Amino acid sequence: MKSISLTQFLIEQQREGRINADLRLLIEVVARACKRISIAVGKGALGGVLGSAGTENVQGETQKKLDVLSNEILLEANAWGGHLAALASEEMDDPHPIPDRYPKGEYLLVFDPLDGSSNIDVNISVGTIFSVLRCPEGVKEPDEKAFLQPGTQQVAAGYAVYGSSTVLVLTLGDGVYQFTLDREQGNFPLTHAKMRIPEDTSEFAINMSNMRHWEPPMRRYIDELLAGKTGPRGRDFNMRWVASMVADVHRILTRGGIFIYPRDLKDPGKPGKLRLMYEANPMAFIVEQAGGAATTGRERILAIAPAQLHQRVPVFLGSKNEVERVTAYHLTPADRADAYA
Ligand SMILES: O=P(O)(O)OC[C@H]1O[C@](O)(COP(=O)(O)O)[C@@H](O)[C@@H]1O
Ligand SMILES: [Mg+2]
Ligand SMILES: [Mg+2]
Repeated sequence: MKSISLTQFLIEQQREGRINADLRLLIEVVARACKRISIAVGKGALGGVLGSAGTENVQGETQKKLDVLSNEILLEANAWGGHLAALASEEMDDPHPIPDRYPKGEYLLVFDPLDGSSNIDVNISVGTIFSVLRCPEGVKEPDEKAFLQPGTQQVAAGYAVYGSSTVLVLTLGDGVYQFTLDREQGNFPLTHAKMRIPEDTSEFAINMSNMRHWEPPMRRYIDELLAGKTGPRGRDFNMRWVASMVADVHRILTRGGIFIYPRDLKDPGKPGKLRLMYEANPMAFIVEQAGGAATTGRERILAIAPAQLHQRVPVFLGSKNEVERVTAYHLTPADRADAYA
């Protein structure tokens, strides 16, 4: 593979007419912000970034110092470039307009600044997830409504994983590309082009401690995987759960697998744990672009018309044949509640 940097890759994409100058700048700015977050994560206890910030976000979750810092880094980096109309973040109650003193652009940026917060203090991979939408035509001051577009409208999505190496994975709607941070040079060379998720897998990722709260189709699916060679699937399955969605999805993009955070009855008010706009949509776009599938167990994630910025959804994504199987279990009437009563 030709070794080009993220900057060169984006220039090529612009020359070929896939993106305009503003979208190129937007991705460059997000990548620079991710580099800064990566440096902060890498300092760990020496950088004073571990621990709680002593505040809560709109969803009632305790914010870590790194959640707050990452949010600030992304806001500050993107505010003045002229490429955005507004931003929205998992860590902010409402959309953040671009201040009047700065020029405005046509894009909306949505992000989960620090994904995997529970792993920050224990030195396990965390990341950043982002999604780019167009500001609806004629909207001068974008409010929440401007952001409520189905995932099919995303013009770009990506994530960074701050792990043993820092990687940036990106789709512009024409395949999935991975760039790896060269810490000496400070740039992101392209390391994987047109990534593909194998259609079949023997590896699943789920938080098993919630099993008693699952719906019957979910329990049937996981029971069958756990039965391994002795069950209807006729082969053994392996389990992995990092508890940072970025890291779990990155493993699946690299070697296949299925990631599930289903609807559960622990808190009937919540239809799932993961956020549609900040987590499910960008990851679903990436996974579909790599030949995988992404559903809520009942419908395609990217087809959902969002009702709220901070909406939660169940997530099933990864190797196509497994996602289709577990989705079919949810859609088969015989497998509903009474099948497990
Ligand atoms: O604590 P659990 O149930 O294992 O949940 C882990 C999931 O929660 C998340 O951490 C939520 O993300 P945030 O850290 O951005 O809140 C996902 O990354 C991960 O898949
Ligand atoms: Mg998250
Ligand atoms: Mg987060």
